[in-house]
Parts: sequence; structure tokens; C-alpha cells
Amino acid sequence: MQDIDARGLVLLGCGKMGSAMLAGWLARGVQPTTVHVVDPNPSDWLRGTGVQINAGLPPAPAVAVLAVKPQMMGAALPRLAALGDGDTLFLSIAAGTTLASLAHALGTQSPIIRAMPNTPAAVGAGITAMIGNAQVSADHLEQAEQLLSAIGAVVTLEDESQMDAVTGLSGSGPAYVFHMIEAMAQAGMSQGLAPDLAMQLARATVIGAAKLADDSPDSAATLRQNVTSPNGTTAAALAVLMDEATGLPPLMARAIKAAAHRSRELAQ
Ligand SMILES: NC(=O)C1=CN([C@@H]2O[C@H](COP(=O)(O)OP(=O)(O)OC[C@H]3O[C@@H](n4cnc5c(N)ncnc54)[C@H](O)[C@@H]3O)[C@@H](O)[C@H]2O)C=CC1
Ligand SMILES: O=C(O)[C@@H]1CCC=N1
Repeated sequence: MQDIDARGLVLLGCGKMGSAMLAGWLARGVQPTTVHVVDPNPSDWLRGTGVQINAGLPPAPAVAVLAVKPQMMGAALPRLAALGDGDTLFLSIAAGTTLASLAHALGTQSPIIRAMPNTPAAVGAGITAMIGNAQVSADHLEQAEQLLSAIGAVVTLEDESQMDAVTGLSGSGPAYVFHMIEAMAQAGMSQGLAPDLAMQLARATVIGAAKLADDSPDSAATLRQNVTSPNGTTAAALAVLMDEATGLPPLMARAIKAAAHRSRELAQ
């Protein structure tokens, strides 16, 4: 992060994802005074970090991170278009906003990386996929890796067209798991449990299963089989969940297809 200490970092938009990233960078030792945040609604947390808020921007920061809603990009980008010295790396996490449209606004010679993180970034357990345009050097990629690894794992894509599927799978994915907690708790209530107990059991089950999946060398399929006694209760439930026509696989396929489709729509 030496380059950032010397040249500064600009963060455009500091909502849920911007603040998760900023918290990760500060925890990694980025100096607050080198970070310049632009956001019309700075949170109390942001004000307490010691970063520069809505002040003058350095003309050629090491990195400018774009974390506003895709619909806000049009209004927000002109502020950044004047920045950069040809070596300033632009890093966008906006869903659906393509490298081509970013280059159109920021200059076709600008190095730009498009990335897709997810909200577990807030606890350092995110996963981000990224891809850069032709102007991005190995140093830029390393810089982006350093910044994004402060909030979790990082993978590099081979082709930008993969980004819509990534957005549908891991970008939006935490919401599917949270909804599963809601649905499991609701189902427990339908079987006679009190709401608080049902929610406690559902949350703890998802957290425990996620930890086990993380710690164990076994595949998800093996971990599933380990729960499933022959002709037992789990087998009865999985017969419903694994039904080819009405089970979870076709439902999840439709959900992720809808998210990927929306990601493509946002690019229009
Ligand atoms: N929330 C999520 O799970 C994920 C979101 N993303 C992407 O991250 C981006 C930000 O999403 P969130 O953090 O969830 O949204 P958010 O609504 O929490 O944050 C957006 C921030 O941008 C600020 N803002 C609005 N207009 C602005 C302007 N003209 N200049 C500067 N700042 C401005 C708002 O005040 C707000 O603090 C979006 O593009 C989204 O597609 C990517 C991965 C996951
Ligand atoms: O819902 C959205 O559009 C953003 C992108 C991925 C997760 N949240």
C-alpha cells in the first residue's frame, strides 16, 4: 500500500460496500489521511475514521474506487473523469457497469478494473471476482488484489462476460443464504416451534454448516451425505429438496439466471 501512502486513494460512495472496504483498508494499515471519500451522505462511522470527506481530491491518486449504485454512476463519474495521470487505477464494484462504459466516461487510456465483491466483506469474509481492461498492468492487478484481499478472497476472471454469472452467484448470493435462514425458521414455526427458537436454530445451523464447510477438507456433497442416515429424516427432506423438477437445483438455477439477466440489463 506504499503507493497509496504516497499518492492517496479516492473512494466514491461509502455506503454498505464502500464502508466495508474502507474498514478493511484501515485495518490493513492504510493511513486515514491518505483516503479521500466523496459521498453526499457521510455516516457517523465514516466521520469517526479520520479520512478526508468531501474535501479537495488529489489530482492523480494511486487508486480511485467507484462504489456508488450503478444508477448513480452517470451523476458521480464526472467528478472522477478529471482525475488520473494515466497510471491512476480506477476500480469499480458497480453491478452491471461494463469496462467499456467506464472507459467511455473515464478515458479510453485509463487502467480500469471491474470487480464484484459481496457483503460478507463487512466481516473480512467476502469473495471478490475481478477483471481489468487492456491498460491494466501487473502492478495495477497486484494493487487491486491487495485492496480487495483486505475484505476476503479474490479471484481473477478470464473474460468480462463471466461477471454477470459471478454477480448472480456470489455477489447476490449472501441474500439467498439469508433468505434460506428466514425460510427455515418459518418452516420450523409451521412445525410448532416458537418464532425466537426457530430463528435461533435456523441461524446457528447455517453458521455451523458454513464453518464446517470452511474447516473440512470434504466436499459439500460428502458433508451432506454425512448428515443423511439411510431412510432417516434428512433423506426424507432431501427427497423434496433434490427433486429434479421442483427442488432446490431448478429453483436456484432460475434465481441465479434472473440475477445474471438483471446484471446484463444494468449494462444497457
Ligand atoms: N450491496 C451489495 O451486496 C453489493 C453491492 N455492489 C455494488 O456496490 C455499489 C454500492 O452498493 P452499496 O454499497 O450496497 O450501496 P449503498 O446505497 O449502501 O451505498 C452507495 C453510496 O453512494 C453514495 N452516493 C450516492 N450518490 C453519490 C454521488 N453522486 N457521489 C458519491 N457518492 C454517492 C450514497 O450516499 C451511499 O452512501 C453498487 O454499484 C452495487 O452494485 C457490489 C457487490 C455487492
Ligand atoms: O443487488 C445488487 O444489484 C447488488 C449487486 C450484487 C449484490 N447487490
